[in-house]
Amino acid sequence: MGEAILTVEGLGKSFKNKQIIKNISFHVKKGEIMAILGPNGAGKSTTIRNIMGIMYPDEGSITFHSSKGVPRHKIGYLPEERGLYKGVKIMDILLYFAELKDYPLEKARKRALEYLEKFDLKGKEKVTIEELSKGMAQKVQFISSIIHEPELLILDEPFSGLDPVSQELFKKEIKDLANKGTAILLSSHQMNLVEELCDRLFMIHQGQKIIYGTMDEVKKEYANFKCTIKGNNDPSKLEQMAMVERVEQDGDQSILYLTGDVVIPQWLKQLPEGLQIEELSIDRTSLHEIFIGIATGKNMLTKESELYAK
Ligand SMILES: Nc1ncnc2c1ncn2[C@@H]1O[C@H](COP(=O)(O)OP(=O)(O)OP(=O)(O)O)[C@@H](O)[C@H]1O
Repeated sequence: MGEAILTVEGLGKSFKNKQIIKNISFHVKKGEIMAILGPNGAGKSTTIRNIMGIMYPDEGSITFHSSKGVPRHKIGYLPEERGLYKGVKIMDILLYFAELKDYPLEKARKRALEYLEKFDLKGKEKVTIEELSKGMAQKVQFISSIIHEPELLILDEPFSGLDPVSQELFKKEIKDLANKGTAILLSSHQMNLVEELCDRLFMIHQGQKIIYGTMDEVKKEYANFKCTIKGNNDPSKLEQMAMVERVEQDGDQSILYLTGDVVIPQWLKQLPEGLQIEELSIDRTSLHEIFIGIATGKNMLTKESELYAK
């Protein structure tokens, strides 16, 4: 993975004397997919809108580093508020976006046809946006954000409203773009997709940084072990076992959330006799569970750690 394409340093923004984001610093590197995460209202879109120059920060700096000296208007951007020009044919919309970015029109037309085919919209060039479904329109908007081969691509909630097949299409395309060297900043609430796609993540809570690091670092640091046991066991007894923080019951399956300091081989040796085990598995908690833990302030972040990515 390459050098930084975007650096955000000490970003702060207030609305009507209320601080919305505070001291936000991160960078996005060439060829990486970086996630910006956080609960509703955390400040993700505000951060992105400051990067895009839709609003200006009160504090901090935003720097674009590019071999080609790419100005801000050439960034690929899929905004959270979707919207394309009504009554205009899809090909004309895509060519208009390419023109805005000073991209050669013949090249853009070729790319547009390729992408429409890739996204199952072949033959829809002359159709207008209101004749498309919401998901189809989102595909067109996604194509409009990448038609000009941007070095930096910012995607605010790219998966919202997509069916699973379209989600896979978007996921594959985002991965391919990163493999070709595009730096990608992506905000999403779908933690499973973030976990599969992203190299690093930055999590905001109440306008401030909570976690910043590679996916592996974050999982190692924040994802405790959980043990899933299938069998007919009494959850209140399981709760009394050593190193068990809490137990969740799902039918005949008990999920034992273990404390951060558990040593798994030792813990397995001391399982009580009489425990009914039809199946047993040990995993780390998912990014989804880490996120819920942080957002609800339940059992996460025992130490104030900062995982600065290399
Ligand atoms: N133009 C504005 N004027 C006043 N307050 C604003 C404005 N834009 C955003 N806010 C407030 O800033 C906070 C952060 O909003 P933002 O849209 O950045 O959150 P988000 O993390 O993107 O949330 P979501 O996941 O719901 O999209 C919210 O409390 C919101 O009400």
